Amino acid sequence: MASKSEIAEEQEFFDRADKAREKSRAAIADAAAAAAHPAAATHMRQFAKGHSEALGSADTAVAFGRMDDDESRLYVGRHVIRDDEGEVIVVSWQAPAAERFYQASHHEPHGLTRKRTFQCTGNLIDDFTDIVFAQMAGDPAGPDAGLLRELARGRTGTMRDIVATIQAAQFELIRAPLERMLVIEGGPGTGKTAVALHRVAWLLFNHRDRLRSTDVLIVGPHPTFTRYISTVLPSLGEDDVAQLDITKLAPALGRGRPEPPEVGRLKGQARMAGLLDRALSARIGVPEPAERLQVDGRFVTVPGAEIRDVIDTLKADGAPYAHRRARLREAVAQMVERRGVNPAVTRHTALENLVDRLWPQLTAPALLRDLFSSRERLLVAAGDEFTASEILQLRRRGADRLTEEIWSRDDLPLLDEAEFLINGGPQVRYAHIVVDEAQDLSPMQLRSIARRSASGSLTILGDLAQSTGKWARDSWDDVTSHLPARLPREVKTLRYGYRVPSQVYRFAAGLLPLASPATIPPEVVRDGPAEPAIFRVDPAERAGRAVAQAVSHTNDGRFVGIICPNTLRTDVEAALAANGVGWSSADRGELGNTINLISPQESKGLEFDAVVVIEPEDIVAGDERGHRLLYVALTRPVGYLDIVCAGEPLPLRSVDVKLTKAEEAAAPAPALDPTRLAWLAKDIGARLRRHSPPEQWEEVLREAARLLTPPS
Ligand SMILES: Nc1ncnc2c1ncn2[C@@H]1O[C@H](COP(=O)(O)OP(=O)(O)OP(=O)(O)O)[C@@H](O)[C@H]1O
Repeated sequence: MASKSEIAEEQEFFDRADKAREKSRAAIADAAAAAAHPAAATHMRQFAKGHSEALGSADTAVAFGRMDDDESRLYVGRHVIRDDEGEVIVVSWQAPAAERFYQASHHEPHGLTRKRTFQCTGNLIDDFTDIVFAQMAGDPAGPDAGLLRELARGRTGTMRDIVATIQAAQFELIRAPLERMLVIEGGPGTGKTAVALHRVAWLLFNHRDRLRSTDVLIVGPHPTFTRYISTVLPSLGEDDVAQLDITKLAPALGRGRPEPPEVGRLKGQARMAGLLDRALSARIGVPEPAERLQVDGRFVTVPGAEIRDVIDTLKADGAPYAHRRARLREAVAQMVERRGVNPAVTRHTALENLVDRLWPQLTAPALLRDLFSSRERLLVAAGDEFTASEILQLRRRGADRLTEEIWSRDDLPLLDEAEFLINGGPQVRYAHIVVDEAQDLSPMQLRSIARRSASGSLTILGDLAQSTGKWARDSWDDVTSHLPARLPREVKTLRYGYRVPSQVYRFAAGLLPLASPATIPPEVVRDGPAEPAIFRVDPAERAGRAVAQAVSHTNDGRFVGIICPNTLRTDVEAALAANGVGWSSADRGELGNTINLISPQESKGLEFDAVVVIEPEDIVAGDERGHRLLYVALTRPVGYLDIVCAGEPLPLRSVDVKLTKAEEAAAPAPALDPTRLAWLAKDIGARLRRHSPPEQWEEVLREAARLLTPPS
């Protein structure tokens, strides 16, 4: 704890900076009020609003950090503040002048002697923590006290910004060049989402000449997640960035159709794009040898061959279907006009009917409904790229009216693809797109994202060890190959785990050999308050015990998630009701301040102070990569993990590793590529440095080698 006199000295600066900030705000407001005429006043008011927002809210601290070198000290805040002379007294965290605040480490202090991080209530300093580089130069250190204090704060239903405690490795990714397809991978809670959101704010600040907030899109896996992260960018002064869950990239139509997993998997494949394209082409008709039109009481005959020539040319053209249709109508109208008929024929029903027969007007839902409900259409569109049984899987009865059709989640990217083929678009394209939990997206979903990218500048976030569902991945190539390859691609790994306490992570990591053997676990930066608690109960008591655990956590003021497999959801809802416990359904996009009930799938990306995981065996059974799904569920706690189960708390029977024991012994060890080798060596080195003095290294390594050698 800093001394009272030190805090008072810093508070003096904070008060002075606050006065300067409010003076600037008043000056901006005065300028707006002084505008000569109404139009100028409106313009000035908007200008003043923007500039006042850029100063930050009056009740936030003017700064969160200070950095000192041998000659000067500089305060770092969310927004720049100038004094009466126009001198900068607080630099914005995004400005180049603030870079050293994030880059400095004991290993490489970047010329700094001290880095100070403030804890404030409003603009009042409660305390500060210091890292003094000069005293410890060259000595590797663990996470700083300011970071640990921040990580220990209770969570709520909304994510917080981390601007005061961004770590050096995270900062490098935040400021990575815009012209990249940057893949950020890392274990649960390594800060991928936090880094990407700060990267957006940083890019907007540093590329403001060519990147506006409306040019950026953030795509999340589900609505609860989007809501959970939605306050971070506004808190960094960016209100206009589009944040959508992946299902919002398709037209707003009736949703909720259940889909068997094998059909969903088929519909997600990239070859579905070819199927839709061929289905659309197959709707284009063949003219009669002579097409007769009755226009204003006169018959006109146009030779079919003449129309066919136009159709053949248009068929080979890559323009959207509807645009080509308009060109056909235009061409046929000219043919009729050339035969002496009034030019107004372009709007005539006879012409409209002919064009509609040859090149029907279509919408995306109509194309899909007509295709899926007709075996003949499916056969034609399938060509030789789909088997008979796949065609059967795609076939379904359409609703009598198009407006009554209910679409599945897997139909959505197909509707988007169809919309693209028919009308072109999408209308809005983005200069930068962030894709979170990208490891689970189907090729068709990735195509939807690719279509919205104006330049190929993307930040892709994910963790292959958390990849589950129909599109569970083992390589980033399977994801990035469906995205635009216009810019250089880089895969960067975040190594330190900030969310999950060591006791909880050690438990969850027991799943990794089954869930994702190639994964190098993150290095967890802190211990938690308790070991995971395991409650083995009879099935009949399971739901009640889970609710009791959740209630006891809320009584201690914790933000709680109950992660429950679908098989037990009804039981848990009944137990909540029977005990009169209020709760929020995170699966419906709600995250309440107390108890949240959520499926393992939808818990991705979220976190809670305390998590109650119900029946791990059922969670494992609920997904083809069930061990990964359980790994996701177990890594949601910031503090406490309770497991309530009748079966195994950590099911380690293999369902997705097919090797038998004998094959396992015979299987060659996976090849170590040089990057992985270097990474492993660095990782072991870092752990060794942190936990033991150099004179013990040899002994530790000898003991480690002994432990790793299988008994002969
Ligand atoms: N530098 C930091 N300072 C303070 N908090 C941090 C920092 N980095 C990460 N955190 C916190 O750690 C938690 C996990 O971060 P985040 O959700 O971004 O991780 P993630 O890698 O996206 O996790 P997951 O893979 O589970 O989705 C969040 O509460 C985040 O605010």
